[in-house]
Amino acid sequence: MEQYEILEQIGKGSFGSALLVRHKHEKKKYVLKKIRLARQTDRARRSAHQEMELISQVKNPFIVEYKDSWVERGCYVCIIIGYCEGGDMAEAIKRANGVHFSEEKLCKWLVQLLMALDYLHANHILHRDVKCSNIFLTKDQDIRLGDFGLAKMLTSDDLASSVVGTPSYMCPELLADIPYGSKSDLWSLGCCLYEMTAHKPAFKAFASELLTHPHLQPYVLKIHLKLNSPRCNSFPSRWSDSNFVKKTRFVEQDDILTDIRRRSFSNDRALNPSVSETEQDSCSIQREREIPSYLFEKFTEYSVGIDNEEITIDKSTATKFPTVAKTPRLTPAKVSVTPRRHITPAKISQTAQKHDLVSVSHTPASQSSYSSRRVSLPLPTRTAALVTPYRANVGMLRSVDSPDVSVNAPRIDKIAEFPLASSDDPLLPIRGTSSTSAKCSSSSIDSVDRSITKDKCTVQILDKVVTTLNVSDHSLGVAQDGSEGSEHNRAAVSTHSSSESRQRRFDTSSYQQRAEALEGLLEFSARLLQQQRYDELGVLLKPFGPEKVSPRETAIWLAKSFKETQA
Ligand SMILES: Nc1ncnc2c1ncn2[C@@H]1O[C@H](COP(=O)(O)OP(=O)(O)OP(=O)(O)O)[C@@H](O)[C@H]1O
Repeated sequence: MEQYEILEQIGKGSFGSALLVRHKHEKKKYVLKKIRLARQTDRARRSAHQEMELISQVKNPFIVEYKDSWVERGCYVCIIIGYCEGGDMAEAIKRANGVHFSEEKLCKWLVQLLMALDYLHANHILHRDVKCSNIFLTKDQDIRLGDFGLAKMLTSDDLASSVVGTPSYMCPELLADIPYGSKSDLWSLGCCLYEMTAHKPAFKAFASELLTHPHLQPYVLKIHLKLNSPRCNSFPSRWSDSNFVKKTRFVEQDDILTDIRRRSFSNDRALNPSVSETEQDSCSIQREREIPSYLFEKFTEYSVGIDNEEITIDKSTATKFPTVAKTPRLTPAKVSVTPRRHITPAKISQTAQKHDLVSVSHTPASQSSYSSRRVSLPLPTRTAALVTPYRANVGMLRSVDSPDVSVNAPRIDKIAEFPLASSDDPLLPIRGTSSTSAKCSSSSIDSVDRSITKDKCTVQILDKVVTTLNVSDHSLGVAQDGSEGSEHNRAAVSTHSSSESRQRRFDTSSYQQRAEALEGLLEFSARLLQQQRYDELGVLLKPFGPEKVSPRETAIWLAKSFKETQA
């Protein structure tokens, strides 16, 4: 330490202070990072030592230079690193005050950062906290990647699993607590590059806010129209008022598999016989590919009972959105809806209020009237971008509380908690215990039965998943009371399943069937992983049912029930 003179304190990090020092002989400035061990948690202490060890081994032109390190009086870790006169990138962005960096500069920085990461990864080091405030600049505006406090040395090609980092820059797998590798650093780098280019964080707002962006509104509307088109309509021709209200109600329950089940067991053909099998299937598949599942669900819920609709659009609005202008009728009047079924206006307005659905108006028709209806869509305008078809969905998304730190962290979990359907959904009574709900299930069996999607693979896999859940319920004793309800539930589940399983009643004492069920769950998870459908995977694996049973617990229950069966 005596070789250095302290010039000033330049910062205070979460683990200690950063001092600007000058090497007495070299006359060169360095930064002394002084981390007080006594005040740190064990983890922070480990982190300090780790930073010291790691950075001492690292040597790359685009990584902050390591000079020296020592432990002072047993209570400070001191690390001398190269001083970057340009400060950190977060400061540089602030200083730029909205004036964007040139493309040339950005590309140079990107390449330098990539080289830094490439070097680390080639040496089996994950940085794990790549963010703008850890990217430093020299006086020549060259990159120096720094702050190895959270870096991790991987001994082999293994994947890390502890959750560390800064939420806004964290990749989905980290946030979802799934093992991650070097790609996570690249994700963070992508976030940094976005921030360096746009001068705003890549993820700051809620994902739902993105969907209200004026630029996206024509596309939002287009999807909405497509979903409501008669060809792709999948809504029941008969639907009781209570069902309608139930479906449009904001239900504070998560039913994770309802989403999966709905898409694979969607009842298009049965519910809309005028559409051919092929059409139906292609519609379902198309929908599935085009929009995120949760949006599909939300749109569907809002569109319940709406088909053959006439959509009238304000001309002035339509001209602003070319895709909208293609719709058949343009009138200056506000759009209105004449629902086919009788819908109690009071209930509707209550629902609309709940979802911030501002300009929807439903005109009740006679109860069994099948006259054409006009759908009232809250159309987008530049001034009222939030009053869009999306608003209704967004309202729901908004109602999910989410910390301000990052959109990523809460989204993964919260998507799983979206009210995809009520837990007593007649199509798949996963946890139904009452005979009422069971009867409900039973009554819908017929229609469901005819609607198995053609995607056989999905059906088979889902069949196993459904069966797995049934096993879980069974081993938990949820549907084991032998009541009529339980019977109905089981019957319903088997009826939803493939024709094969419809003939084969699920035998809870069958070791093989249980194993198959678990295998099915794993297969399905793997498939989602392969297709990078992470959000759905998160939904599948994270909370298991309203009580939020973790996959681990589920696995334990399954294992236990295996044992019990064997004993
Ligand atoms: N090598 C360096 N050259 C120039 N400034 C630096 C250097 N290292 C750190 N700083 C500055 O010192 C301050 C403290 O940095 P430090 O890395 O200790 O903590 P932090 O990045 O602010 O927080 P955290 O510990 O949570 O990462 C920051 O303003 C940072 O820009």
